Amino acid sequence: MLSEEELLKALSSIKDSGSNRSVVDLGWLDQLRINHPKAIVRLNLPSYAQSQRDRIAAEAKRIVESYREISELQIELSNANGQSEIGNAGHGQVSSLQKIPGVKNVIAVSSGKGGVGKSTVAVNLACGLSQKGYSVGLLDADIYGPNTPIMLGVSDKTPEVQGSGAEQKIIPIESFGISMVSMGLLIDDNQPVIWRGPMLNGIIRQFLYQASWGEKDFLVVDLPPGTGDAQLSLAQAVPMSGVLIVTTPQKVSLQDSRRGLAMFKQMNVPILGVIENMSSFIPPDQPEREYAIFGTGGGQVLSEENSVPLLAKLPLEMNTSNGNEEDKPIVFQYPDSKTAKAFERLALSVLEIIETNSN
Ligand SMILES: Nc1ncnc2c1ncn2[C@@H]1O[C@H](COP(=O)(O)OP(=O)(O)OP(=O)(O)O)[C@@H](O)[C@H]1O
Repeated sequence: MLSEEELLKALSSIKDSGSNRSVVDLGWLDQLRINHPKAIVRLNLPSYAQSQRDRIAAEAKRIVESYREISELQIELSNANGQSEIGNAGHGQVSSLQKIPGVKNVIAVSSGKGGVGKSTVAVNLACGLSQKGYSVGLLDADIYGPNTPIMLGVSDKTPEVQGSGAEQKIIPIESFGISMVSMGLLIDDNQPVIWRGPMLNGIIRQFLYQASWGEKDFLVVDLPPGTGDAQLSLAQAVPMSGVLIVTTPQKVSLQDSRRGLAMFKQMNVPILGVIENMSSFIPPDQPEREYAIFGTGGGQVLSEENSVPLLAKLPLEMNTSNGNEEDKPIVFQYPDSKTAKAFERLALSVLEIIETNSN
């Protein structure tokens, strides 16, 4: 079996064109890992060598691919600012992101801050797409607040696991026509959050590739808030149709949302658009009124700054929250409410953007 030492030796044949010295001797090879059948090569080139990045990446790719036992390669290149660029060395994809067999589109829902309504958006978008006749899966990777099982009324269910070892398959839970897998269904509620982080990368990959998703038009991924390992793991694993950034109207939360959005941009994941949640409050006894209790403009600013559409402004309605006893997403429970209508428009916009992007 190919060892990291052997691969290192082979990669040392790549030279800096200026000094004619090996990239390994120059310390430009930052990391090399083999996890059969996958190899990860991280290159950190100094600013004066940036013009050589495409050539060096291509040579590294050629060398790694000459080993037949390596079927998956991920090359990461740091730019002059030390920022990482994953899987894109200028000419086409170097990294081999791995598709999920049968799944046509992966859409992530992310936010800079917690509690802004990311899971609410993920669940209702999934339901909205399903209502339009598409087959939809929902992967809840939010280890800090895995709320989707409650929102879909399945918090008491445990997904079945079939087979053993590498052949093991998680059978998603079916609810409201959505196939879902959630951290919330697999972790012990009493387990401290700090222990969950290190499990994340492995679990996301397991959820992506070892769940029986079947044929799905869309897999909606509910990510934890922030710019952490989950975002990175997802973007490095699977090709994505894009990400939706959920924010609130307050300008004070913009900084977090900007950071979240910038991270995906840097990883070359298309930003489908921004969703402003809790845009206004609709009193239950005066459904015709709306109050901008959290201020206005956050979503608009974020969308304009990044030239991406503001896809929805969702009101704060009691019906949307889990206050309703039936644990039924609002698009099903109150299909005529303003929020449900806004989710329907959101689903249509997402469909349109993905259609346009794929042509
Ligand atoms: N537009 C809305 N109207 C009414 N309630 C809402 C709305 N959006 C979210 N909520 C409620 O606010 C709470 C937090 O929402 P949600 O769990 O979707 O946020 P999140 O960003 O996913 O949070 P976390 O960071 O914990 O994952 C939930 O109880 C949800 O029902």
